[in-house]
Amino acid sequence: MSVLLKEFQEGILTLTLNRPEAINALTTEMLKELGKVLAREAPAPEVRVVVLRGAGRGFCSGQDLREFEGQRISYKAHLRNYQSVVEGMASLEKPVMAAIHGAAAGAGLSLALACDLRVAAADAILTTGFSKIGLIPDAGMNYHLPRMVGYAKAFELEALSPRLGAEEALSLGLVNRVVPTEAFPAEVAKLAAELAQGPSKTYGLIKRALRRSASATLAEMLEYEALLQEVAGRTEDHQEGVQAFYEKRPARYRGR
Ligand SMILES: CC(C)(COP(=O)(O)OP(=O)(O)OC[C@H]1O[C@@H](n2cnc3c(N)ncnc32)[C@H](O)[C@@H]1OP(=O)(O)O)[C@@H](O)C(=O)NCCC(=O)NCCSC(=O)/C=C1/CC=CC=CO1
Repeated sequence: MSVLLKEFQEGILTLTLNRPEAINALTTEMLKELGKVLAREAPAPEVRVVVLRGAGRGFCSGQDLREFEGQRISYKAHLRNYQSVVEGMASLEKPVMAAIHGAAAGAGLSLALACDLRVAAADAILTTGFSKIGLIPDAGMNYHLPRMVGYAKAFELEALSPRLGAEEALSLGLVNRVVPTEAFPAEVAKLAAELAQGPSKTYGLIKRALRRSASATLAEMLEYEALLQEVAGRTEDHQEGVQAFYEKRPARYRGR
């Protein structure tokens, strides 16, 4: 059985981390596969949204601690394993959504934070976890977390590694919504379908703009927004959106 399952249906590419016996702990093979799919399959125009989830009873327990047991952490191998995945998600010009149930720990949480949206089941437990084993957070956590919760909270979450329940994660803005565990698969499917039927090019441009804002001045953003708006204005979906408004009907976006 593959360590990464792929399913494509109606514009939604669902990627399932599949090592349930270890709460989907990340191995080199799994990260390589995930990086490859993000680079080669996810950019296809028929893919309108990517959903990342875990098999079994949790989302992901982070790096598989048994894989490198007794070995020193290698800077090169580490970068190779995580860079293509985290950058792949950030640069993909379409929404990437994490569907979190059960535990999201260590680099598992880093991957969830690198997504554009997070939906959590009521049973979700989020923890940075790294400091509990004497490591610093990685896989982009030091980039994403302080931008979501501010320096002081990020320091607390990284240094003390508390286990956050879904509601607490929601109140901190770490997840976008919490849904009852029984309704979780249906709610994830519903949100994914909504995104898959949206103006995909526009979503990609929104993502570009928000990502750029992390390191830009207001003047630079005004210029960048104007540039991206020109691109958005040339999409078929923009024309359709305006037409639908005039005709007082729901827009039928085609992601073009
Ligand atoms: C909070 C947990 C994720 C879930 O707790 P719980 O539901 O009680 O489940 P457990 O009984 O603890 O686990 C079930 C089985 O899964 C195995 N397992 C869990 N996590 C890992 C893991 N990360 N690697 C390997 N195996 C794992 C666990 O041993 C159980 O198996 P057995 O029944 O056979 O014993 C909790 O499991 C937990 O806290 N896990 C560890 C979290 C963690 O420390 N993650 C790694 C952080 S470091 C990281 O992510 C990144 C790097 C990057 C670079 C280099 C080196 C390391 O880390």
